[in-house]
Amino acid sequence: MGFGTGDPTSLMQELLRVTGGSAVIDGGLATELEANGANLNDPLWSARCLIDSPHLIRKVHLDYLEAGANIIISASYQATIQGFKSRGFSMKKGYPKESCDVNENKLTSKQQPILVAASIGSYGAYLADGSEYSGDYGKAVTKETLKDFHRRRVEVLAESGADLIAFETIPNKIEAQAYVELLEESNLKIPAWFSFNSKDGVCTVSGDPITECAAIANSCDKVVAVGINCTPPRFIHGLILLIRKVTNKPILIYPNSGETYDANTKEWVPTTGVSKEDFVSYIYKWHEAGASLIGGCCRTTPKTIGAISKALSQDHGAPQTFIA
Ligand SMILES: C[S+](C)CC[C@H](N)C(=O)O
Ligand SMILES: N[C@@H](CCS)C(=O)O
Ligand SMILES: [Zn+2]
Repeated sequence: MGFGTGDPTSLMQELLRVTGGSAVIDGGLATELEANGANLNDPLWSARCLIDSPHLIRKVHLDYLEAGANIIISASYQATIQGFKSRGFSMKKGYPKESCDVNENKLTSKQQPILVAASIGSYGAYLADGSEYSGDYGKAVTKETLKDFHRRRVEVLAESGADLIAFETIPNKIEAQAYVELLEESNLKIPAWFSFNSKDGVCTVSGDPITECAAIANSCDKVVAVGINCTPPRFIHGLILLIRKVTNKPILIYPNSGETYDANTKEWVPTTGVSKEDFVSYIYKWHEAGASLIGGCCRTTPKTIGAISKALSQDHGAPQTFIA
């Protein structure tokens, strides 16, 4: 968006050059939509708002931009062709009535570099049963199943005007491999990031070592950043160090609040949350360990992102590597 060489593979380096070495990702979208009144008790989860409340999506994106985000992630996490077809939508082309032109608002005057990342949630997210927190799809789901599931959706989002694809909350190695093969086999004009989730600080939620998963992402030239999202903050530091062993690509992290999601009730168990202050106190350590793109996932808010933005703007310690 107004910067860069035009070479998709250098997009993240260009952003980091312009921002001085670290950039801010937005915070939880779905949970902030809920905080603004959306009902996400729905198989489409946050993608339901694309149908019935696009004005809330616009509001939350703008709240994160105002808080200092350099990268905003679209509401397409659980927007799948299969999911929308089951709601009676057809493949006929159409566009939402509301659009969100960031050039119209006051952010332009702040010269805040902004990228739009088109979210792709996992097959487990589509199942809407919390499977993206287990990564256990059963033997019947093969790599080819996953490629067939995601193929057209990736193409559509790559043509949407977004700057990059955000493969998010990737729970296992097989889905990472499927994404890499889709990227290698297609001729997409935009790059991608890969972001895994973990519940032990060593492996993805399925039990696949994070080093093996990150190495798969690293093997693909179209991947411009690798990291972790929707994972409790206490695991993030160790995960950054493990990922750094297998890649020199920029590392991204956007942890959740540390609370636990109950897939049956679609509610968060609030007892173990990390306060805004606790979360933000980790940021210097994460940046020093090598993370250059930092934000928040579920149950983080524009306040969290404002605090991250402030912390990074005051932190002059460079991460170990990132700018070629
Ligand atoms: C990252 S989890 C909180 C996503 C929600 C899940 N796919 C669901 O539909 O309940
Ligand atoms: N970008 C998504 C990730 C869910 S894990 C969201 O913030 O709702
Ligand atoms: Zn999340």
